[in-house]
Amino acid sequence: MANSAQTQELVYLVTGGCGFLGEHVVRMLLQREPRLRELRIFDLHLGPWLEELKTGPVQVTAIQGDVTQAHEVAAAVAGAHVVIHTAGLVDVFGKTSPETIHEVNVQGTQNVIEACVQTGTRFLIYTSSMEVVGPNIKGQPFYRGNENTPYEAVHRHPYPCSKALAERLVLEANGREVLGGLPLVTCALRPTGIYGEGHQIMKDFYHQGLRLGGRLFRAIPASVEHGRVYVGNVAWMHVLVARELEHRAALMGGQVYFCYDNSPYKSYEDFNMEFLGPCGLRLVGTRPLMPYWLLVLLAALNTLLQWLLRPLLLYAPLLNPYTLAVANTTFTVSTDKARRHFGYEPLFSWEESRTRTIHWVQTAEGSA
Ligand SMILES: NC(=O)C1=CN([C@@H]2O[C@H](COP(=O)(O)OP(=O)(O)OC[C@H]3O[C@@H](n4cnc5c(N)ncnc54)[C@H](O)[C@@H]3O)[C@@H](O)[C@H]2O)C=CC1
Ligand SMILES: CC(C)CCC[C@@H](C)[C@H]1CC[C@H]2[C@@H]3[C@H](O)CC4=CC(=O)CC[C@]4(C)[C@H]3CC[C@]12C
Repeated sequence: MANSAQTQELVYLVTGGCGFLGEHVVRMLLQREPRLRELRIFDLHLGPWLEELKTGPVQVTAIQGDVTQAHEVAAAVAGAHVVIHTAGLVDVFGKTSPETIHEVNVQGTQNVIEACVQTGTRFLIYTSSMEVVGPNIKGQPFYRGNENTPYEAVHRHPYPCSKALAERLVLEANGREVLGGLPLVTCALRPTGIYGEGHQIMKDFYHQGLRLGGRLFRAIPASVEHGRVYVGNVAWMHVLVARELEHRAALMGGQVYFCYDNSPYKSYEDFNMEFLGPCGLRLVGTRPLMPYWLLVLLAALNTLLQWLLRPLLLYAPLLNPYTLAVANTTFTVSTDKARRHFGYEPLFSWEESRTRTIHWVQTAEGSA
């Protein structure tokens, strides 16, 4: 990629660069990739915060575009050395149709791959998800698993199905010849549930707690463990992979890596309380206040209501059979593959990740 570590000669493209993760990747690249000459940010919706980035030494190019439009993607990719493809539809609440989720997540990814091949871009990093593995439809636990842990990865929900298909496309594209004759080098990163500044669901729980008089009610047993990862560390892993992919192409090409850090394993709700507690909320109950069968019933009822109300309004509550199953299934990763392959260490300690997230919840308080 670069002849000298000090020259600014690289062009990067971040798709979905205005999303929750994408913004952190963009900011991290500007802070920690000294060889960057131009940073292209491609997103369906461009954020106003991009303006402040345009005054720095790196040329920041904002491109409003749609990954489902092959020509728009090809135009954005042309001339880029590295593509970080984070754009995607993260919908587990039934807000969008399964067809749209497939179009954006699978066809969009295919468009990114073809654009790399046609224009000669050699390095592609794909933001996949733990959901590619599980939890599966049987709700089997994945306990301290790594990239090689056997697990029956069977899905029905459109989101994990689309991420699994897209990940496979990216991995299969590794080694394809790009314009100019050199091979494409790809890899996929699989974050677990991401938290940190900009995490919309965390904000939703916070506002729900405020509405309930500073309380949240435990729904899931504390014994169900989730592995979560701080957004700054996910962004850092993307930046490191992008940096190392050329020099370690034989080792890293076609590989998947879970995104992990030192955040503690806890239930989804107990983990959220690490941030919402210091913001004044309380989680009521040491055990779930409702029996599980009732939650299952409510989740099914929500699905029915969503379907009935669809012609009139969009009803998309947090609780549905899929989110309940994910929330109620242990899924924790324990791996050092990223450390072994490209020297990844979390950039932010758990204490720092926690402090930053608490600060964000407190300051974002007014913006529901
Ligand atoms: N949030 C999480 O806990 C996790 C997210 N991921 C993956 O990380 C990636 C980023 O997710 P988040 O930042 O959480 O989501 P997000 O919704 O905040 O960001 C996605 C971005 O993609 C853009 N986008 C959507 N459709 C597009 C299209 N057709 N063309 C161009 N841009 C489009 C959106 O405008 C948005 O800015 C996704 O691929 C997601 O599957 C993986 C694991 C966990
Ligand atoms: C009221 C319910 C009982 C609790 C609802 C919590 C759920 C909304 C969330 C519990 C687990 C979350 C998912 C998990 O963190 C893994 C994910 C990975 C992704 O790639 C996308 C997001 C998500 C599916 C995430 C979505 C919200 C939960 C289901």
